[in-house]
Amino acid sequence: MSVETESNFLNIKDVSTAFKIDGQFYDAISHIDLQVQHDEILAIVGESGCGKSTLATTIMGLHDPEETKISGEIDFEGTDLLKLDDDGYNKFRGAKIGMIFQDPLSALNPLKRIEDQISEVMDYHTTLTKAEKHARVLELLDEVGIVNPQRTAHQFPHELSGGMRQRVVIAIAIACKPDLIIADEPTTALDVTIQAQILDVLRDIQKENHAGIILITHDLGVVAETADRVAVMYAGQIVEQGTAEQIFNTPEHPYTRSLLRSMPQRDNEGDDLYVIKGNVPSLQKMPSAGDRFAPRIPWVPASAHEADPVMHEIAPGHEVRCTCYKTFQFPDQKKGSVTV
Ligand SMILES: Nc1ncnc2c1ncn2[C@@H]1O[C@H](COP(=O)(O)OP(=O)(O)OP(=O)(O)O)[C@@H](O)[C@H]1O
Repeated sequence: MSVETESNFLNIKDVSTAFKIDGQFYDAISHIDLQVQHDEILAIVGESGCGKSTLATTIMGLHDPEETKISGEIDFEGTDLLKLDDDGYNKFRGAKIGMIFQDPLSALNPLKRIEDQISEVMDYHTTLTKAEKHARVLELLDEVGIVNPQRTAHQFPHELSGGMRQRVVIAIAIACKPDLIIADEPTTALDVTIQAQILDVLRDIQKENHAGIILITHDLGVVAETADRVAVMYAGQIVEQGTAEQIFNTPEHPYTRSLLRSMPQRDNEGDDLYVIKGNVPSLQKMPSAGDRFAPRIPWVPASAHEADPVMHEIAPGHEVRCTCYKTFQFPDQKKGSVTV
């Protein structure tokens, strides 16, 4: 069902990741199919616990094999990442794949100057001389919008603001010009003005380096501002994906529509926001069949849901899991688009 073209440099095929809990393995993500192209920002959205970070750490090879079972294929520029051992993965991480985490403070070493931390990744992946690395550090700090690169290069993380620290983390992630950048909630810890600046930096980097970016967030405002394509995750599955325009203008899956309705917007300012009843199921309580979102829209009759929902392509590049979208309505509202 998924669109595969030559420009996809990352092809995630039928990937599931299960964690060991009390001696048994439970899927945190199930049968994920996803593609990323150069020059695009793909946002992955969903509530907390839907499996977004598990997908990111699965791509990055950050799971303990004793505690985790991973199946499927992650084809990155012709290499199946899931077949690599630690040494193999280390050649990709930092060089071809950069990662930006939510909390810049824990991503940085408090005892090392910023210059040394950025140089470190080049020590491992490049043969640049000391002088070349120094020049590159200043260039990178400038690229991520640090006003005085010379000064910042000599500082320690605690001397920087949260926004500056996140810029440094981005500089480290892009030091070796990776083709893929995975940014997991990169702006969540920052205030709104700084958030916008960091998103600008990410967009500039994507354009300049022709990178593909996977942006993980629960914030639909960030998605609307930044993403080219969006994959909506619920309970470990992708339930809808499409261009940002498709997802925001013609959302189909009840979960996507519920998320959009629960988001503050210009035309619902002051109104009580829609609340999605219930919770994302825990891994042990994940329904083994049917539409996993069904318990949270109890007014929809069981007959509207598919027994084993698969992705349906409803327009070029726009896919929805389960045909329940065809008849879905909120109890108090007719189906319609949402303006952001
Ligand atoms: N190491 C682990 N062992 C057991 N369960 C885990 C582990 N890591 C995550 N989980 C569970 O897997 C599910 C998905 O978690 P994940 O962190 O990937 O979701 P998320 O969408 O990224 O949420 P958040 O935004 O809160 O990080 C959750 O139910 C979580 O409790």
